[in-house]
Amino acid sequence: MLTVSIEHRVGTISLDASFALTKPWTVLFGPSGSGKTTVLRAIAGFVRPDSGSIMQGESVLVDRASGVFVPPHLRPVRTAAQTARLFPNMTVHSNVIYGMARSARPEAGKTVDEIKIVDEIMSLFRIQELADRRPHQLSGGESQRVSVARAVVSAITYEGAGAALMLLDEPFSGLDYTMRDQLVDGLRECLMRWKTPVLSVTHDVGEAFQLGAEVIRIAEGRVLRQGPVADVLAEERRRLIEQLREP
Ligand SMILES: Nc1ncnc2c1ncn2[C@@H]1O[C@H](COP(=O)(O)OP(=O)(O)OP(=O)(O)O)[C@@H](O)[C@H]1O
Repeated sequence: MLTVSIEHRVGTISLDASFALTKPWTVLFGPSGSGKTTVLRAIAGFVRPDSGSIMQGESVLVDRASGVFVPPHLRPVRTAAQTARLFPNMTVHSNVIYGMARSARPEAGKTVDEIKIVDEIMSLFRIQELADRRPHQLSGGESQRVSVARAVVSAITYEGAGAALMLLDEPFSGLDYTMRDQLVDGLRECLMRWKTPVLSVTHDVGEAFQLGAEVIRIAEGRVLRQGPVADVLAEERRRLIEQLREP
């Protein structure tokens, strides 16, 4: 599992985050600007922390003291960023297939299982009907679903030793509640079945509870608390229920 202990100055925030991922799905929860995306980018290798280390099991991904810095493409990590990044000249289907490990792609002679993976993920994200469209023909929410679907395919077909860690930065933020509800449950079931651990980012209390995940609560660049969602976000849930009550 992943162990993070980093310090990094970004904008007006002094990030000072230490935690270990011990559960299959962990949620990084905190207000806007608290440093959640920066933590994910440091784990993925797109941010070089000022000091500290990031370990995946026994492997050192970053250690500023000894100068180790594994580049992003060599890390056992797959990311779906906050904003969709799709290849504009490729169809939705080709974009999703692009996420597959190289040896699993069609040109390498795809097997029934691999076709099934793409079909299953496209069906989960409800993007089969969009398969032949190109990114400029998609809505914002549809683009986001395609982008997350590609990252999920990439994570579950990861061909290194062990499983890849899936990093999801607000993967459900552009979706309506009905779609989000179905997707949260389906995605959790799928990633657990493929034994793919997840660190996702949210500032949505309902989403954290629905995932039933371990929660790391972060504010102003610091980890305030880590534990089961019912413990860490009990106060937020109480406030949310009060807000929803009839006046
Ligand atoms: N490249 C950058 N240059 C300058 N400041 C930055 C940069 N990236 C992030 N910041 C600042 O660092 C702080 C943390 O940003 P970060 O994106 O990690 O927050 P976040 O918790 O993910 O926020 P949100 O929930 O709004 O996405 C913010 O104040 C942001 O404005």
